[in-house]
Amino acid sequence: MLHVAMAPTLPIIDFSPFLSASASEESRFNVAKELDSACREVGFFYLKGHGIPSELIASMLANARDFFETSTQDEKDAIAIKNISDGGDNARGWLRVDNPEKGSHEAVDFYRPVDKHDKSHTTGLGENKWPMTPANLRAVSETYIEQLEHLGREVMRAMALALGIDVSLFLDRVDKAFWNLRILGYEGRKSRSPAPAGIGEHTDFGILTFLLTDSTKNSLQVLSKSGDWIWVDPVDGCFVCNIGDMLAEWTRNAYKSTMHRVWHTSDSLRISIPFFFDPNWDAFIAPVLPDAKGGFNAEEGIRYKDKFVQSVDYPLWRDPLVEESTTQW
Ligand SMILES: O=C(O)CCC(=O)C(=O)O
Ligand SMILES: [Fe+2]
Repeated sequence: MLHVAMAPTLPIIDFSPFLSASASEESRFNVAKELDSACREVGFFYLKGHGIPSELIASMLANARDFFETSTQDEKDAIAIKNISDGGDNARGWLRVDNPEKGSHEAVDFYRPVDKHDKSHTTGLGENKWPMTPANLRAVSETYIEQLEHLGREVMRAMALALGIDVSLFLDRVDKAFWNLRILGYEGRKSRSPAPAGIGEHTDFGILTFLLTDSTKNSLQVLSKSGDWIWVDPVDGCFVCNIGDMLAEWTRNAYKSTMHRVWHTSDSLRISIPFFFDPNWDAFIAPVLPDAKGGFNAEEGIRYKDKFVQSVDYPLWRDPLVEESTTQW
């Protein structure tokens, strides 16, 4: 029988030269250029040689699976996201989305902790709500977050090199990155009702997403340039990375933030863990590349916190019948 090997659908970038002190300038530059092409052409790529230990990755996936398989509804309710009007921050904690057309899922969202003295009740500025079980979910996640924050900054460094801009234009705005770690569970077909599992089509709104998933295939779809949805399956040892809207704006749309969605039809629970690497809460994000006339306009740009509040306050998860979304829900 003729065996046809499936070519990967996205470019695979080996990032290891950027993490090794002994790598040559030339090898770093080559990686930066590969990354740059992937960001310009697709907006999605596989990242290997990222330096995150496989045991840490396995523990993250095992803990998330344990949470979704064993938590009771009471445990979930205890950490549910609360609206501002109910004293919550509208962002941190557990939520379930039941969208009959675009799919259902459950998630727990954690964000960069905020200064305890900050008394403002703005969207996103509450306390993280860590599940009680599994007991080590918080400690393992904190180790993971620290390493992903470092990786995020190194990828920004590579992008700055390829773009030919001063690296501090990026790094000064991500040194307190307002990251969001999200654990997601998509029910298997057997236990699901009434909606199928998934997430409606959207672009992510931040800088860069590092997506870790279990080995389930045929779940994540990315919109190709030709307008077809293509399956993006997990590749061993790689993150699936994608550009968010803020980085697209930051690079004057040289880098693409590409539509994607999840449509999960297999029988078993699928776990995915996006890490959204985003700018500092107060960072002002203005294009780092000149406009068509070769200039910059002082009026251009947006403060990250404004973008965040606009994106997260969009009430898709409260209204399953809202049609269009540009948020990550
Ligand atoms: O679960 C996935 O594969 C992707 C999730 C996603 O796109 C998101 O949470 O923004
Ligand atoms: Fe997404």
